[in-house]
Amino acid sequence: MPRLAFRDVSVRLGQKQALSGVSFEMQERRVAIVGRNGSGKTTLGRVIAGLQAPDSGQARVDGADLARDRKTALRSVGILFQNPDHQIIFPTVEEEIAFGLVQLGRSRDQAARETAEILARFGKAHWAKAATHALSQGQKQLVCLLSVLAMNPALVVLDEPYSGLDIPTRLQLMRYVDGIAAHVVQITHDPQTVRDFDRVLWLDDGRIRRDGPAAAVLPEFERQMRTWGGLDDLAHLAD
Ligand SMILES: Nc1ncnc2c1ncn2[C@@H]1O[C@H](COP(=O)(O)OP(=O)(O)OP(=O)(O)O)[C@@H](O)[C@H]1O
Repeated sequence: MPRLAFRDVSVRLGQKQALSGVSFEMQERRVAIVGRNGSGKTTLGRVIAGLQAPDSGQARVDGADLARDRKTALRSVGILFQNPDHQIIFPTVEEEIAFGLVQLGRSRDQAARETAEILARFGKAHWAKAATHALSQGQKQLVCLLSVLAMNPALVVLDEPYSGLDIPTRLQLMRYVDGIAAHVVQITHDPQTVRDFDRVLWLDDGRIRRDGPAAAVLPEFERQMRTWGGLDDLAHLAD
């Protein structure tokens, strides 16, 4: 069971303090990160995946420093970006999935075997030679998810995985995600998709505003979003 520990993590991006002294420990299976645009959710996800080093403080998974120990970060944490077009780099589905496995040190043959296995496990063996550019958004998102799952991470960060998908595709992908053994940290604007999660962190301006069970945090979050949504002051949006 991966234990994620943030101690006083701060990140500055250009002029913006994206995270300010964020501390938490988590071991729950399903954790959601919510918050307004620009509140620091993606930055937090990137720190968890070892893609963004904190300017100060420490982020650890099972005791390993995510910023310094790239090998552990790569093995322990997978990340699914919001836009699959930012993730997919290879012309065919099998090459895309095999790439991460080769990065982990598998031989090409072993990577090809494991790629075939994961495609078969999700009923998509016939996708192996498919051209990635010709897939729909939902299909691309599933290929990205399978690429991450093939690497068998203990923890998967999903950054807005369902935005831009139609309802059936979203429901199907949600079912896939429900079925995976890895722990999940899901960044979302849609409380509906994380209602039954074990824990919700609500970020506001780079800080944790609330942290608790979904049943306690989400109603308060939605109320506050509606209150802010009712105002005509766009000052915050222009921040
Ligand atoms: N590369 C960058 N350079 C400068 N500022 C950045 C950069 N990336 C993000 N920021 C700023 O850092 C803050 C946090 O951004 P982040 O993407 O983490 O927010 P978010 O909560 O994921 O937002 P959204 O819901 O809109 O995706 C924002 O104010 C953003 O403008």
